[in-house]
Amino acid sequence: MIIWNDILKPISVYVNIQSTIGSVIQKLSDHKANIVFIKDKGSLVGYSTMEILMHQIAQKEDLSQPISYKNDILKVPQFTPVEFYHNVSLIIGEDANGEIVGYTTIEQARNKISELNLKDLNLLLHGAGVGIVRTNIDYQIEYINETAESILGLHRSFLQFRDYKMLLTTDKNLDRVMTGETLINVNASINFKHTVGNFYPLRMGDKIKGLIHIFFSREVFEDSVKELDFVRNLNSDLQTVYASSQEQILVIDESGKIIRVAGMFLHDFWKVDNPENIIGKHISEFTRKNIFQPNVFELCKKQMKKVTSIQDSMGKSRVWSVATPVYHEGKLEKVVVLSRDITQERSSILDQSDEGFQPLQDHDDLNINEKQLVYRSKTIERLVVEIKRVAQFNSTILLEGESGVGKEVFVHHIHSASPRSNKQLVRINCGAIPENLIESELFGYEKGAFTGADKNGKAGLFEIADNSTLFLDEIGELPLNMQVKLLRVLQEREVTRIGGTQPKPINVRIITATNKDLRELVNQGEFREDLYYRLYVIPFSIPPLRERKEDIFPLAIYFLEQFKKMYDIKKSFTPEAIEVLETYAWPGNVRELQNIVERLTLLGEGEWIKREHALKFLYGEVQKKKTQLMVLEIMPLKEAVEELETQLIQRGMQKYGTADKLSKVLGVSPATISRRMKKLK
Ligand SMILES: Nc1ncnc2c1ncn2[C@@H]1O[C@H](COP(=O)(O)OP(=O)(O)OP(=O)(O)O)[C@@H](O)[C@H]1O
Repeated sequence: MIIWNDILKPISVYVNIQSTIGSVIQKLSDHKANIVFIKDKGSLVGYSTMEILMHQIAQKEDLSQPISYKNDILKVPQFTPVEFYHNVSLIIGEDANGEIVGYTTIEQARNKISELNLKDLNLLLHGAGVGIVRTNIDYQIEYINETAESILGLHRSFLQFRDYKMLLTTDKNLDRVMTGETLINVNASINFKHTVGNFYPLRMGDKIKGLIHIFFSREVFEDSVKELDFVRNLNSDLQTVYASSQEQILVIDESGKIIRVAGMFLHDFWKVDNPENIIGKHISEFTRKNIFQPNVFELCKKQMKKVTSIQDSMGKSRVWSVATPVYHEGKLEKVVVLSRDITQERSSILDQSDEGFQPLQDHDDLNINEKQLVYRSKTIERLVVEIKRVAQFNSTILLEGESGVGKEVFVHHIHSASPRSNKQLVRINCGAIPENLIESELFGYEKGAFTGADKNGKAGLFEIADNSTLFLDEIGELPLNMQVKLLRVLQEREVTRIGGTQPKPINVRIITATNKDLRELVNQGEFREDLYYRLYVIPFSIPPLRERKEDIFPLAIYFLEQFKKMYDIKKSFTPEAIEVLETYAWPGNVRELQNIVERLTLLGEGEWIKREHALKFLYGEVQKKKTQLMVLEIMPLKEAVEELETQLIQRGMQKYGTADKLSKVLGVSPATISRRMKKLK
């Protein structure tokens, strides 16, 4: 607030009411003043100015005549706020005792106030890079702020009182401003500096007293516009991404209020039709109705870290959610919850890009027949892309990877994505078939080829797989003599049945898989090098589960959904249980995970699979086994390991009865068990 005292000036010249014009003019010029105050009997009665006196002389050229004066004066207390009054040209300020302390003309007061306001504005805009120039009605620069100086590259002392209209180059007519128009977004330049800004008329009362130019440097302005454009584009890109997202993105502020929803809106979950019905509401409104359970927002807030959970809505709709806390300057600002619907699909975490794959035709003895490929990791995503590409060709593929990583699942995908998918994929496990049967299995035999042979003869798997894909699993287990025969078939692309003489041309795509280091087997002389190179045409290595931990969660959910359906059971993971699964090393890979989830589904108490259950199943049993299985003397490590493995398998067989069941518990393939059993016998 501006008070009169801020703008009052001291009175320098007083004269008596009887003074002549000549003496007053002399006095004014002595004091270099323009205004004189008139007193009568000691009291102030009016004022006169050089202009008034000149006017008086022009009427009558007599310097001895008494001066004429004006009395449109208002006396105001010096510390009261500035206000303007009609019919008053001059203000006299008085102190508390009624003594005169100064004066101001109304015009000076208005100028001063506009200057003070501009200074305030300048302070306000300081740092915002806004230049301000004010001129009077003749375009003379009266005020210029520091930013304007720096934008224009000219010092205030140079600019002050110069003709702004002359200095500026612009295609707009500034005279329009002096008639009351505002000019917006005007390009103008001075001193080769380009600006963009607005011109406003400077109004005082009902008169226009000049103009105000408020501007930016065009360079900076254009950069900001570009930046703005960038942000705008980014925003629209993000909106598109959100809109096409398969996930719902929920932003909850630290108090629990839902502030934003983007992506796919899960209306079945919220039991409302559109996001507007949940925005602005407190999350507890929903949890009270058993929607959004468990409350991942609260869990995330409490644990101060990312929380993953399957959430229920009134026991019907189900989503899996990841809640991530967002901190600002060390304080929780909001929680972002990404959710996906898993109510309908067995698992909506399944490979979404899989449309190209056909339904699978061959099943083996696994509980779960469909060979869905579940993943979330970038590693597998890339692998899937490559695999789809090579699936189109007939080239031989070798899949390497530890036991249980999912090599067979990949084989099914390759076959399904290949032009051969309309025919059945044929599979043989080279490690599970007794040596003497492999040859007839692979190549078939003619009638009467050997005792016990089918009297009609039998087609081998190569013949059955004609125009299709033959999957040779555990290729590292193929006996050496069979390796030679396989090599010949691969080279000549024809098979001759045992006991037959007529070779048959075959068109088979070969895919092999191994959990052994084939190169090492070649070095040890257990695998033929020539066959190795025949098979090692397009190799893919499937990484172990511990190297792609992002896949653990979707796989666990996928298996849980499968087993729940299979056993008609209600079960959910708590976030803590998932965490335990995610931190385990999974030596038996996906197969082990599948087995553990089955056991957790069937054996844990209650509806929730809790952390304790997961810990017990993953670590507790191992501890127990450790105390029970033992070697009684010091022996070479390899032998000790074999001894323990033998004990384990023996005990396992006593408990589970079949190699198939035991393989699931031990997290190895049934072939591994069969092999060990053979050896034991
Ligand atoms: N990405 C996956 N998505 C869904 N299920 C999977 C995945 N990977 C593996 N599985 C399942 O895990 C189990 C083991 O996989 P699979 O038999 O393909 O492994 P493998 O690498 O061929 O093992 P082995 O070398 O012992 O033969 C199977 O039941 C399979 O369906």
